[in-house]
Amino acid sequence: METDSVRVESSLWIGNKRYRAFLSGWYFSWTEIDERNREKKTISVPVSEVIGVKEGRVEIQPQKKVEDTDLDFTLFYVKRNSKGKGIRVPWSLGRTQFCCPSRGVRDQWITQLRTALKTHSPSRPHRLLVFINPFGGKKRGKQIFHSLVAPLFELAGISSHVVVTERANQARDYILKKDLTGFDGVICVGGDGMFSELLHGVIGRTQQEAGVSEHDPTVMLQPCDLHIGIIPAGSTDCVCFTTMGINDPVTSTLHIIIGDSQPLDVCSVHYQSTLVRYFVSMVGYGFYGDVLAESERHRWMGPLRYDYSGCMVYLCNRSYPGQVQYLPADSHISSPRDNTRCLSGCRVCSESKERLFPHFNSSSSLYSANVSQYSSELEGEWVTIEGRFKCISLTCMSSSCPRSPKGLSPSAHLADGTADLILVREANPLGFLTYLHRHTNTQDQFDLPFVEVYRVKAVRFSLPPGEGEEEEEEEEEEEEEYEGADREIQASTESVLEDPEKLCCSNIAGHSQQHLAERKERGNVAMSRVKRPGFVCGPCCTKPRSVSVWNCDGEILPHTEISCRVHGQLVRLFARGIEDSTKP
Ligand SMILES: Nc1ncnc2c1ncn2[C@@H]1O[C@H](COP(=O)(O)OP(=O)(O)OP(=O)(O)O)[C@@H](O)[C@H]1O
Repeated sequence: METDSVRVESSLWIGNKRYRAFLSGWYFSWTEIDERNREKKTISVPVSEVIGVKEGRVEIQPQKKVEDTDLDFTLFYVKRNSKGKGIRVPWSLGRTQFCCPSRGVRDQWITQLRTALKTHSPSRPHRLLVFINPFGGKKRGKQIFHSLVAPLFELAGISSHVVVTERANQARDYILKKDLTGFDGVICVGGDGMFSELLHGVIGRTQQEAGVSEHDPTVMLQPCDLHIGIIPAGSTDCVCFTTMGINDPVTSTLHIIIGDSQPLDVCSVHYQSTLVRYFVSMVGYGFYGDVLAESERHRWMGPLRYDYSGCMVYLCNRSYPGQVQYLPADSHISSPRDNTRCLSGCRVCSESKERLFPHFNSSSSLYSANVSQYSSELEGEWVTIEGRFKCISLTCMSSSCPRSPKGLSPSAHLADGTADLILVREANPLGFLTYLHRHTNTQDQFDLPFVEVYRVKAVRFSLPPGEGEEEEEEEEEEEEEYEGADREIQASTESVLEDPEKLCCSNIAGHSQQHLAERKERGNVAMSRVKRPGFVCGPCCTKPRSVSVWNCDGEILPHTEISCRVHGQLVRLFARGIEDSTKP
């Protein structure tokens, strides 16, 4: 749609080159004119991607510098860099200084560009509430915000109220309890754990205000208006990577400034009639639960604990019995094996918007119609699968990260109201290693005989009758054993850190191998006490366990028999999905 009110054209200069500049409708463009009045290359910037227009010659990087002259103005805008890792390129701040023939022309350009911004970019935030976790990732949250984010917010005229957290869950509690009038969005500077705090705060507050009970697993939750922004400053930043295609604080900040809006599906986890948690990335049982539980015992190792625990749990080669029930999604619309990717402007997600959960007003008839559709969906045809599983995972998005650029389920969608259920049945260790390894390369991780994947709307998990009992006593013993092992490894690691020379004579790996061998011996004795039929058990576990734990976006859930359901487009992020950099 063209807007006649915003239309300017004139000659402008950049350095000593003359340009014909043109502002019309949605675009501001400038074309170089040579000495013979011939047109050369044109640069075009969408008005929606203009960050700000300032009088004079202005620089903000590496530090702010303003040279106020009557004839100049500076345009700041989103610039797509040519080189980047992964399928998308990072954004940076583009800057062009224009010189006008007179002060009157300059003032006209500034006024019209600012009017165009207001007209064509009405959903930009003006005031933001920012939570910084000073301890997330490499503890650079405050530095990232003050050096990279705050100057851009200032340039764009966004004011922010900053809270540096002093404890876990402070951000969630703040959003649940404090007056948020005047804020257009909440921003976390941290990792997935911080994002989860904001997610719980925003959903919880919205339901409180709407009088909706989050504990009712059948209820249709109220979609949340308050946008969430993520400035990546954590260890993995999976939610940021999956919704942006890149973990880059400047790219995230520019998406926030221009008011991008990406709806996101959220999954709720219930235990009977109690809400346990929400997640957007993953809930995993078996391997993923065990790795998290194991890594919690080795927190002192820092980020290395995940690799260490992954190896240990892999060597244990455990599998677990269980019954999985799921409510299938419509397979005619999309499937986890259709080889597509959910990219910016995804057709599947945009078409599902109306079909699943339109933005509703509780008093409207549309709302009642959707509530009844939602309740009747729960009564649909549930499918039951029983067996022994190495892992069971449910993901609302592809859950990609720099280590696994395609993610857990490469064709999963961000906002289609579905999740992907991945069942990895009992397999030999080499087969399972192949499955894990395929997450890091381009091979299809679902093309293995022991792997199944389903696109679903809801999932229930239950243990076979009798399982889960008689575990506690055994696990207490095991706990003591693990803690002993932990103390030994910690002591030897600390001594090596103090004096790296010791590495030559005191190899930690060797030490732990020896320890594991001892444990295996003890384990063999323990195995004879176990009544259940055993299965191949690796060197580091003393006995088969029949119950694992659920890893929900990095938190261990306190319950095993859970039910999960997807709430289509429940929240909105300041993002636009992954831009396909292969497109012009
Ligand atoms: N001031 C604080 N002190 C202790 N814990 C905090 C504080 N602020 C936030 N937290 C908690 O720290 C946890 C981890 O933080 P965050 O997610 O930012 O970093 P991370 O764990 O390094 O990154 P990732 O989650 O991406 O792996 C969060 O669950 C959050 O609740």
